[in-house]
Amino acid sequence: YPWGYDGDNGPDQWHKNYPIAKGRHQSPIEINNKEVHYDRSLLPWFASYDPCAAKTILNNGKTCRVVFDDSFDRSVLRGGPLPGVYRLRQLHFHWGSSDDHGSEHVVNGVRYAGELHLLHWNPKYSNYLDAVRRTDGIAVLAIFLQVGKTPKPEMKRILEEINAIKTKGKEVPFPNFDPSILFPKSHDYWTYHGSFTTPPCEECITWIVLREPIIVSSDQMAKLRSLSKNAENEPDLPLVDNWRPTQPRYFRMVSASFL
Ligand SMILES: NS(=O)(=O)c1ccc(CCNC(=O)Nc2ccc(Cl)cc2)cc1
Ligand SMILES: [Zn+2]
Repeated sequence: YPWGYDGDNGPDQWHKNYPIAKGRHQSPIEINNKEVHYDRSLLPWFASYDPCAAKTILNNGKTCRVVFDDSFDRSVLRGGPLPGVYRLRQLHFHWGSSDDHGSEHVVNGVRYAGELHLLHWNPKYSNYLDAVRRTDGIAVLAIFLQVGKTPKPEMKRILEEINAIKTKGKEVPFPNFDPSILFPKSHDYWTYHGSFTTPPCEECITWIVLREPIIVSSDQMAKLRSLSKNAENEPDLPLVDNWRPTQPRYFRMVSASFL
């Protein structure tokens, strides 16, 4: 079923084809200091990524995604709230139509210009699709993109490829890339149980949301906004505002790894 971010197939309509979109553990959510619980038993998280696991970068009409070889424990995330290692499968972005919005999670009312998601799955399950059906199947590391004057040079590598994947369906090789070079200094994080922020909206995700954003330039955000959601031979539709509004938290606890 075609779903999107605007008009009659936007986020408010997703539940018609994906009823779980109205579930009790949906993402993203508002993270408010007043409702967060500091959990001193939370461990630090660690990423050990193999740069040779990076395969391609593509425009799927919904986001810009980099995919990794996840056929064995090659690039993994461990620690934090996770019971074991989780395999890196892909990373992608969400962004707005201008610098003042675009993130999916919102922190004390603050919207960032964008949000980077690194998706990992639990190899105790036979494959990714099996993991998607389990509450402890998936872990997403979320990093906010904040517009500033001194952008992170490491973002350049991804944004240089944007011209090659301008339209939906375009995919090009993206070898030798270790996404941990994009990480901010601090590993402080919030964690809670939630869902995919796009259909199928499965409630299988342990979210690890980093407190410290990475700095990107306004030009770099404009580069992301230069992507199109249409295929090559179709009228140009800018790929912007591919973020889901925040969902009710209901009775979920958001834990913080920091005081
Ligand atoms: N914004 S986010 O991080 O919450 C998020 C991450 C990943 C997805 C994609 C979920 N869907 C998916 O991966 N489908 C799939 C994959 C392979 C096969 Cl073989 C069949 C189906 C959606 C949202
Ligand atoms: Zn995402």
